[in-house]
Amino acid sequence: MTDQTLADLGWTAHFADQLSEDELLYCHPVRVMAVHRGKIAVSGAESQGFVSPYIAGAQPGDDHPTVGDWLLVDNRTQEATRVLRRMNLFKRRSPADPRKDQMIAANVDTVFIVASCNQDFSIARLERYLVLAREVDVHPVIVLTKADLTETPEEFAAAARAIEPGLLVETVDGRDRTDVKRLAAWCGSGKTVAFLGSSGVGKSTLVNALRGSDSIGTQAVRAKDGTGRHTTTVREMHRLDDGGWLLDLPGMRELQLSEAATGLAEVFDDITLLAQECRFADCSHGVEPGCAIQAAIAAGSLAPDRFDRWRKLNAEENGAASRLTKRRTR
Ligand SMILES: Nc1nc2c(ncn2[C@@H]2O[C@H](COP(=O)(O)OP(=O)(O)OP(=O)(O)O)[C@@H](O)[C@H]2O)c(=O)[nH]1
Ligand SMILES: [Zn+2]
Repeated sequence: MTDQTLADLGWTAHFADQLSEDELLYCHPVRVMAVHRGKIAVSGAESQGFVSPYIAGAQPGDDHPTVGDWLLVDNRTQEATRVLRRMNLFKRRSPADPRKDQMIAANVDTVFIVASCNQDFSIARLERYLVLAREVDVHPVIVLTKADLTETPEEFAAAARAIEPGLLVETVDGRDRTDVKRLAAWCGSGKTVAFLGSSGVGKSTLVNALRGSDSIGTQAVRAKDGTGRHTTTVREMHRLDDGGWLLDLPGMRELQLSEAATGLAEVFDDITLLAQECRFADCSHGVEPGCAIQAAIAAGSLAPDRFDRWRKLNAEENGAASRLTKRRTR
């Protein structure tokens, strides 16, 4: 087989550049297609099968594999030797132990942030998801579904585009496969995508339009499983019709803005910049003299509702951060 197969799986220079000369000789890269209890399904250029999630010699702080990861596997022992440095990682607070993070998915090229063109449409909600995307450092594309239910889908699109300069926004009828083809550019060979969005906005509908009846990767892996039944899969990659890969983000719906300060500063960079101009470094942007934010609102260059939304998200982020500090010092 050729390098093309690795490229199909999402292999890029970002990963290739991490291999030492020894590793080039004695190891081969594989991508984590699914994480099962006690074993990991992987695909590589010449292989498809399972490896153990336990990496010999790994230190407590080391990365352990999650779905979407690239692993190096020793050609002789067929055991994973390390996790390659990720492009990005979706994680959340573990529901079982809030002091721990739970890894959800790694190495996502594009996250589709889905909202619908109806009364559920909310700029505040889009901003929350955008903050998360910026924090994780994954490229966001806004997908506005149910365009068929409104006379004015362009008004929804314009409102979304106004959040950030250059933000990509597509409007679709998610049930129409030709319409959904507008997302094909992000779903081609070697590309990995994920979806974020509230319940009922049409994520499953979009996913079904982008996927064939079953995932090729999963079928191959299951065939090797030998048991003939579907094993309980925690997380897996699904093949898209256009050649790319879909990663589920279960548990990301109830998104918490913990430690998302970077993402917040990026999505609201206009406010971040203004705050640096305030006379007092600890300005609360209320009634203090010399507040650049209040001045911008008075001058009409900053919308007061945008400021309100930033303030709410900021309070949430600070609250989460201080709860975490308390927990750590206890
Ligand atoms: N008219 C119209 N209906 C849509 C569109 N997209 C989804 N729907 C309908 O909206 C409902 C919810 O769609 P889902 O795809 O289940 O939404 P979801 O985001 O996956 O919801 P959860 O599974 O709860 O997270 C279904 O009845 C869909 O048929 C669309 O573009 N136009
Ligand atoms: Zn201020």
